[in-house]
Amino acid sequence: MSSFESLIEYCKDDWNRYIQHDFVQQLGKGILDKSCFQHYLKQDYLFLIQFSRAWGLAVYKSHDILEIRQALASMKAIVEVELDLHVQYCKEWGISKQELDNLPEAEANIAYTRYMLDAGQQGDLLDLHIALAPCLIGYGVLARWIEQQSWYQAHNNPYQSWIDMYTGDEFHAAMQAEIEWINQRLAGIDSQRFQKLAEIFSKATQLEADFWQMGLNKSY
Ligand SMILES: Cc1ncc(CN)c(N)n1
Repeated sequence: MSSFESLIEYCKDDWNRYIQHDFVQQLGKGILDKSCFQHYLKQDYLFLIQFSRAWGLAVYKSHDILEIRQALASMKAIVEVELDLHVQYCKEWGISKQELDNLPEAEANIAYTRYMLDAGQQGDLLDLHIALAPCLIGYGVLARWIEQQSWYQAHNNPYQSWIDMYTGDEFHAAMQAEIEWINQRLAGIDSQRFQKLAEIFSKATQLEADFWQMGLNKSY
């Protein structure tokens, strides 16, 4: 029977490259170059805007009012809460709202977000969720992975509040709900369907790793 775990198993190396990326390790050690983190934060603002569009697409791809409500709630959470929190967080890192509003999108950001949207447009609601899964679930996994490492620097780590956000109960409750949503729908699929979904999942996972690399390279 297929499950979220089977998707990770399918692309274990890509998944580990994403979860254990150099950017993640440097962040956990507290030695990440501040300008790399700032570059990442700025691009993540643009990422979140595209991410909210993906939930808009999920509303459209929904089959019933329950699915519409769930997708709408996710979209509203980004548009009405998360983006404002992100702007506030960026301010703490010396990035103004004006700067965020005038940013060029980095190629790795365009590649990832447009891939997500295209996977959802071509496929159905499950394809879309699978394209979003590395984002919705991966950060919770990698933040808790950081905490388990011997090199983790919890004391005076400039990135501690970022780590706390993704190890926190709120993020993990949403993450568990998403894993359950996916597992319910993967339970009855055949191998051909699994293969297609696994390819989407592995591509989105690779694009997440590229997003970290973009942060390290400060590339556009
Ligand atoms: C690129 C990216 N991936 C994941 C997340 C966490 N939802 C994020 N904020 N940005």
